[in-house]
Amino acid sequence: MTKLSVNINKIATLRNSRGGDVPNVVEFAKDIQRFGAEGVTIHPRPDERHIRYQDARDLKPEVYTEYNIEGNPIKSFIDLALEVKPTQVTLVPDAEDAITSNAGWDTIKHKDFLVDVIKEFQNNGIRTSIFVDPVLKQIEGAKETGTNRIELYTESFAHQYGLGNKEVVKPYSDCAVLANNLGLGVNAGHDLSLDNIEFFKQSIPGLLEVSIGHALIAESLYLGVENVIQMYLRKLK
Ligand SMILES: CC(=O)[C@@H](O)[C@H](O)COP(=O)(O)O
Ligand SMILES: NCC(=O)COP(=O)(O)O
Repeated sequence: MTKLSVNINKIATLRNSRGGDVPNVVEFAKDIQRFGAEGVTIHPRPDERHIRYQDARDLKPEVYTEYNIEGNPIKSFIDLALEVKPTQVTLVPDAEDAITSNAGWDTIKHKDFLVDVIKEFQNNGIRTSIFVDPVLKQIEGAKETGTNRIELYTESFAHQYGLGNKEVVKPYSDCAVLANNLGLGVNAGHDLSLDNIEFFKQSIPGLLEVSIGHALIAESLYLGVENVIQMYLRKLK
C-alpha cells in the first residue's frame, strides 16, 4: 500500500498572492485529510514564498495523518523541524534560488553532513528521508548516512513518461529493489500526476509514500471548475 501525502505549498502560494488568508492552509489540510489524504507535506523555503515557518507550527496540531516537512537542512530549517517534530523530515539539497527542487543529494560527497543531521532528527523521534536521483551508487551512499528512507526524485520519470518513454522507469525500479534489499524505505515525488501515478506505482516495488502537490492542485482546479461555475450561475439567476 502506497500512502498519498498531499503537498500544500501551492495553497500557500495562492494565499500569499493576495496577502490575506484565503485559502487558509490549515483548513485546507484539515479538509484533504477528511477527504482521505494519508499525509500532508510542506516544503518551507528560506524566502517563505509559499509555506511560512509559522504555517509549519500552525499545522502541527491539525495534521493527524503523516506530517512530512521537506527542505534544505540549513540551521533555521533544522530548528523549525526540531520544534515542530513532524512524523518525517525529507532533506532536499535545494539551491536558494531554485524555482523548485531540481536535484537529489550527492550522498557520497555529503555523507558526513547527512550522517550528523539525520542523527539529530532521529534522536528527536523524527523519521528521515533523503531526496535522491535514481542512481544505484547514491542509494548505497544513502544507506551509509543512516537515513530511514529515500525519496526518489521523479522529475525525469514524469517528463519522459509524458513523451511516451516507459523505459525511463527502469532506473527507478532498480533503485527501489536495491533500497528494499538494504532495508531503506522508498518514497517518491516531484511532478507525479493522475497521468503517470498508476504506472509508476505498479513499477516500483515497496513504494511506501508519494508526495504530490503541483499536479494534484492543478487537477483539482480543472476537475472542480465546472461545479463552481454552475454554482455561480445559479446564484446569478
Ligand atoms: C522535494 C520536491 O520534489 C519538491 O517537489 C518540492 O517539495 C516542491 O517544492 P515547490 O512547491 O517549492 O516547487
Ligand atoms: N516531494 C515532492 C512533493 O512534495 C511534491 O512535488 P510536486 O508534486 O509539487 O512536483
